[in-house]
Amino acid sequence: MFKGLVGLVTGGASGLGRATAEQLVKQGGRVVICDLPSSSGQEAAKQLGENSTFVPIDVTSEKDVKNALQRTFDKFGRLDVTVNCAGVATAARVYNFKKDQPFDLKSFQKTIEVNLIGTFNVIRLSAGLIGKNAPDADGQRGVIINTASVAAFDGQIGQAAYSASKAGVVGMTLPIARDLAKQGIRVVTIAPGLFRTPMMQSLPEPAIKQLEASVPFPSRLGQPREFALLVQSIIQNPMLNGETIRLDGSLRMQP
Ligand SMILES: NC(=O)C1=CN([C@@H]2O[C@H](COP(=O)(O)OP(=O)(O)OC[C@H]3O[C@@H](n4cnc5c(N)ncnc54)[C@H](O)[C@@H]3O)[C@@H](O)[C@H]2O)C=CC1
Ligand SMILES: C[C@]12CC(=O)[C@H]3[C@@H](CCC4=CC(=O)CC[C@@]43C)[C@@H]1CC[C@@H]2C(=O)C=O
Repeated sequence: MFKGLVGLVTGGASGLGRATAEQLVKQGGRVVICDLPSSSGQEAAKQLGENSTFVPIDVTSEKDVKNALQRTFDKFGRLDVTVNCAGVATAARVYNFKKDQPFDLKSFQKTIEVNLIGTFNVIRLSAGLIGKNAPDADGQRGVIINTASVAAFDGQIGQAAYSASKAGVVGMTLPIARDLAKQGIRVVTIAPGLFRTPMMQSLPEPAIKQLEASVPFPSRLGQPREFALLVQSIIQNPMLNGETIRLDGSLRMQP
């Protein structure tokens, strides 16, 4: 289905990104897994075989992302799809009255830096390489897919930084899609609800059970593969552009 397609997946060593990389290769594509040097990206790429390679990057670094794009071009000769999955989750109230302590500003900045600025950094640099593709019969050169969160809309207690970072991703989706429309590059964002990944696994199982019960249907955590299936649909459907799609089993998170 994706024969000849080349994808770059940030956060591709783990969770939603890893499932996406697996799905792209399963469908006949080739994929560059980008993740932190400390991640298990090398192992993930090895598992996927010759149609995959790992490039260690920090998404907030211009130098790292430029290098990853150069490596993509050198190895596979093009880039069709960028999927931004790299992200971090932080949790703290804006003011801790028990400790008489405000939210740590560095932690707020780091969350915005990785989730919002890192995503933008990868988008802006990927657009240059995708834009070099010859347009298909429909005028399309490629697709950029981002990962926000339902926390962009229903942020919970303790999620000021995380929600702000993800709302930023939602907010820039339409203007970037408009910026890149003339080049035939689509931009779509997925806002996942609750998915069973290492990020989620840091929560104790009883808390996970409680979260699962809050999802109307299906009343469980999403599987990373279900995220990857939406990535696949977005790639396949040329009318999807400039939109954020919730993937959440109709979950609306409580305060
Ligand atoms: N798991 C869930 O329920 C949900 C996850 N999300 C979002 O989905 C995305 C993927 O999350 P998961 O797969 O669950 O988490 P995960 O923790 O399994 O994967 C995130 C990956 O991002 C990488 N990463 C972190 N900072 C990075 C940086 N500066 N540069 C490069 N790579 C970096 C990590 O090394 C890790 O491999 C994140 O953006 C997260 O905020 C959104 C809603 C729900
Ligand atoms: C990010 C998300 C919501 C959260 O804030 C939690 C996170 C899993 C790890 C966490 C442990 C904690 O003790 C505090 C909360 C949190 C940071 C959750 C994974 C997916 C959630 C999300 O994005 C929902 O949309």
